[in-house]
Formats: sequence, structure tokens, C-alpha cells
Amino acid sequence: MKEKFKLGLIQMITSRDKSIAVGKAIENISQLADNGANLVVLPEMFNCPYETQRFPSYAEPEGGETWQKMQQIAIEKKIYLVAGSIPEIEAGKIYNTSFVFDPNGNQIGKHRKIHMFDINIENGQYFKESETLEAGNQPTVFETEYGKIGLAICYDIRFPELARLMVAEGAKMIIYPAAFNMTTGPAHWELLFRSRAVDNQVFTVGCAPARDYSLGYISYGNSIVVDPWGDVLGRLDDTEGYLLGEIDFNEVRQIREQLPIIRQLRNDVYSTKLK
Ligand SMILES: O=C(O)CCC(=O)C(=O)O
Repeated sequence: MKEKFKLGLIQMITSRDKSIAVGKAIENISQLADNGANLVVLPEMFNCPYETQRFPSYAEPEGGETWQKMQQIAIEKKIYLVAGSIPEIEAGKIYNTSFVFDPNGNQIGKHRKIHMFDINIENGQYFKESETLEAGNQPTVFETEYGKIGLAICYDIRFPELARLMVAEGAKMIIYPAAFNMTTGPAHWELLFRSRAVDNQVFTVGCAPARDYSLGYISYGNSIVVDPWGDVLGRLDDTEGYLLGEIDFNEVRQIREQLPIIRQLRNDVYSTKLK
């Protein structure tokens, strides 16, 4: 199995105009692929402002317009594509959903955000995603030619049990399309990505929208890649841009040999199980 590949993250402003947002995503995906990216990641809600009242009118079914455009560009550029997330509608319910395509355009993964971002921080951020969204119920791990990759969305990162489940399924990297804010971003963003990386000895990836002060919800940005030792391999600031670099899944095995916590788990004493 090839274990080295080039990972690209796109940090973009998510316009209120869906076709502009999707067009911008496609342009950026093309550029990263032309520069050698094998796997490209987009931010959470890349085709919709991150505002609860907008999710219903921007929602599309699986196989809808945004889905088709993402499938098309994955095929055209022969890349794996973690297509951020979009509001997905099924049977009248709306989910925060990430679709994953392989270089042939097959949908090889689909994650519906499991934990609803309902918070109210004193003198800080309020958000109630469950006003318009439903929670998913399935952890998501997808196969690539480089190895298995886990997928979850933003607030899902705060639940270490979910990361542990994906790692038990063989994930060597966990990707979180995400959009932290100006209260919890400075406080917890890097800490969480480094924590999930260190306690599972995996790569963690956070891909966020760029900051736009004209929107109701202001994204922290700071898209990030952390290695299984907990070192930050790359981190953006608040503006539009991208990260592109080589990932070597050998490092997961090497770190786990030297510091064998995954082998030393006492599943006879405690365990995290899927119900
Ligand atoms: O956990 C946080 O602080 C932010 C989560 C979030 O923004 C989200 O789930 O979209």
C-alpha cells in the first residue's frame, strides 16, 4: 500500500451566493490538484453561510447540484475529495453532511454531524444548530489507497469517544471540516486538534471557512494539520488560503511502536463501543 500522499486544505470565504461559493471551491480544488494534491478537503458548510435560519433554503438532497459538481471535479482531477459539509435534506429533515468521493467519482463516505452545536457561552458565542438540523447517528471511516481515514464534523471533535471509535476501525487520520468561532476558537481549536492527535496517535485535520465579519457567525479560520506526535504541521491565519503538504501514514505505525498506547489500552477494564 502506498502510504505517502499530498493533502490539500482549502480555507475560503463562504459566500451567501451558493453558485459563487461552489464555483470558488471548484477553482481552488483544481489549483491544488494541479499542484499535486491527492486528497483535498473543504470547510464545514462551504456552500452556505453558517446560520441556522439559512440551512433549510440552502439544503440539497444527496445527488443534488452541489454533490454532482463535487463528484465531477473529483473525477476530472483524479483526486479524493472530502467535500466539506453542506445542509443535506432527506425526508423533510436537514443534516450537516459531508460527502466523500474517490478519484472515479464513487461516493466512498458520508458523515452526518453526530453532535449538535447547541451552546451558550456567557458574554460569548450562542448557537443552536438543532433549531433547524437533525443529528446523524453513524461514525464514519472511509477507505483510500493510502489507508483508512475517519471523518467527523466540527463540534464532533469535542467527543473523544467518537475519535477513539474511528481509530478502533483503523483510521490513521481524522478529518474535521469545521467552523469554530471567535470565542471557542482562540480557547480550544488547536488544543482539541492536538489532543485528538496525541490521544489516538493519528493525524488530525481541521478545515475551516476564512473569517468574514459581515456574516452572523464569524469563523475563526486557522485551518490546521497535526501529526501523530502532536506537532502542528501547518496552520493558516484568518484569511483565504490553502495548506498543501505531504502526509506519510508510516509515521502512525512508527509512533505507535515507540509509545505503544494503542496496544496498551485496557479494553478488559474499560472500552468505547458502538451501540
Ligand atoms: O466546538 C466549538 O467550539 C465550535 C463548534 C462549531 O462551530 C460547530 O460545530 O460548527
